[in-house]
Amino acid sequence: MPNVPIVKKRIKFIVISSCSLILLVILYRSFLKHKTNGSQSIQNFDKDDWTANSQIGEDLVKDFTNVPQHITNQQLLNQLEHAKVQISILEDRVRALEASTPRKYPQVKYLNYKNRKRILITGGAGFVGSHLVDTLMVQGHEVIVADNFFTGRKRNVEHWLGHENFELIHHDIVNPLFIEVDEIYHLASPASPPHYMYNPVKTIKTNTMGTINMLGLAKRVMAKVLIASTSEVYGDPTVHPQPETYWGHVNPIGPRACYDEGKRVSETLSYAYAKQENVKVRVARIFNTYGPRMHMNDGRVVSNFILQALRNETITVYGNGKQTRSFQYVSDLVDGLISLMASNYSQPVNLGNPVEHTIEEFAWIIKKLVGGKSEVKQTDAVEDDPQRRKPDITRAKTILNWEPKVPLQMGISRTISYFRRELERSDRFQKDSKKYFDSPDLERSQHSRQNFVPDKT
Ligand SMILES: O=c1ccn([C@@H]2O[C@H](COP(=O)(O)OP(=O)(O)O[C@H]3OC[C@@H](O)[C@H](O)[C@H]3O)[C@@H](O)[C@H]2O)c(=O)[nH]1
Repeated sequence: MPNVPIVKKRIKFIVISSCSLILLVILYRSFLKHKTNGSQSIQNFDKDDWTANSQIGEDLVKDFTNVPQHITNQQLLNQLEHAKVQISILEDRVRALEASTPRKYPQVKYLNYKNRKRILITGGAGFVGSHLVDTLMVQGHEVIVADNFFTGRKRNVEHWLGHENFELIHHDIVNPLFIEVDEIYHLASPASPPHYMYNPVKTIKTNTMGTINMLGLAKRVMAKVLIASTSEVYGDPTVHPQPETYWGHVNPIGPRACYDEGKRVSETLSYAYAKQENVKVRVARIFNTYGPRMHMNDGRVVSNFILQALRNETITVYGNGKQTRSFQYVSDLVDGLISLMASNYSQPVNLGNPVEHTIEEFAWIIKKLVGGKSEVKQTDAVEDDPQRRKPDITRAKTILNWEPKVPLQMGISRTISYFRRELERSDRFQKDSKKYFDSPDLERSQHSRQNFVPDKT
C-alpha cells in the first residue's frame, strides 16, 4: 500500500510544477508579444487555450491542496490517475505552444512607407516561391503568401510566421482573392512533370482560372503582375537555343499539354489584360531550376538523381540520356524575377542558365559529387520528352542586365547538402515515431485525449 502522506506530497509537487511551467510559458509569451509590438498573432494558441489551461491548473490545485483526512487510498490513487491525465493534456498544450511560438527572425531592412510595397506571392510556400519570399522580406517589403499547399509546404516559410511584415493565407487561386497589393508574383502551379500530370484538369484550371483571378485582382487594385511562365511553352523545340521570339512546338493533346498549354494560355491572358485593361504585366519564361527546398518527392531530374545517389540506389536515366537540359540555381532565378518586376519591359523574358548538359552527363556529375555506389542505368523514355533545351538569354542580359552567377558544381553541392539533411531528418522522424507508437505510454496518451474535456468556461 502506498504511503498516503508521501503520495500527497508527490501530487502537490506535480501540480505546483505544472502550474509554474504554464505561468513561465505565459510570461515568455507576453514578453514575445511585447517585443514584437503586440501586432503578431501566435498560431494555434489563443486566449481560449490559456483559459482552458488555467482552469485545468486551478482545478488540480483545488483538488490536491485540500485533501480531506478521511480520504481512502483508492480514492487518492484515482485522483492521482486523474492528475496524470490532466498533466499530460497540459504537456501536449505546452508542446503545441512551443512549436508555434515565433523565435528569432532573419534580419530585415527597414523601408519607409513610400518604398515599402505590399507584395502577393501565389505559390509562395513552394520551392521557388519561398526563396522569393525570403529575398523580398529581407529587403523590407510586406509579403503575403497565398498557397493551397498541394506542392508547397508551411515548413518553407515557417521562419517568417508571426513576423509583422508577413502573412500566410491558405488559399487556392482558382477562387478569387480580394486584397490590396502593389505587386503580384503569380507562381502558383505544380511545376514538376509527375505533379502537374497527376491532376491535369486542376493544372489547367490553376493556370487559366487562377491567372484570370490574379490579372483581375491586378486590374482592380492597379498592381503590377509577374506571371511565372516556363520553357515548356517551347515544347520539344525545333530551334536551338530558344529565343523568346520562337513560337514553340507543343503537342496540344499530349500528357504534358495541361502544363504547356496552360502556361501558353496564361501568357495569352496576360497580354489580353495588358491590351484591353492596361494591366502592367511581366512574363518570365523559367527554365529548369534547382536548389534547396525542392520536395523529396518532386520527381524532377535533380532531386531524383541526388536522392538516388545518396541512397546508393540506381540512378535512372529516362530514354537514351542524349536529351539535354540547362540548369539554373534558384537564387539566380529569384534575382531575375525581381529585376524583371522592377523593369519597364512587358514582353516575355527567358530566365535560365545557358550551360547545357545531356541527362546522361548530368547523372555522372551527380554520382561524382555525391560519391557512393550507385549505378547509372537507362530506363524507358517518357512520352513527349523535349529533346533539347537551352535558353537564349540575350534579352535578359540586355534589358535586365541579368545573367546567372552560380556555377553548376556549387549549386549542386549546396543542394546535395540540403537533401542529405532532409534524409537525416526523415530518418530521425521515423525513429521517433516508431519509439512513440511502440511505447506503452501510447495507451495512456490516447486515453488522455479521449477524456479531454475542452474549455469549461
Ligand atoms: O529520374 C529522372 C527524372 C527525369 N529525367 C529526365 O531528365 C530531363 C529533365 O526532366 P525534369 O522532370 O527534371 O524536367 P523537364 O525539363 O522535363 O520539365 C521541366 O521543365 C522546365 C520547368 O518549367 C518545369 O520545372 C518542368 O516542367 C528529362 O529529359 C527527363 O526525362 C530522367 O532521366 N530521370
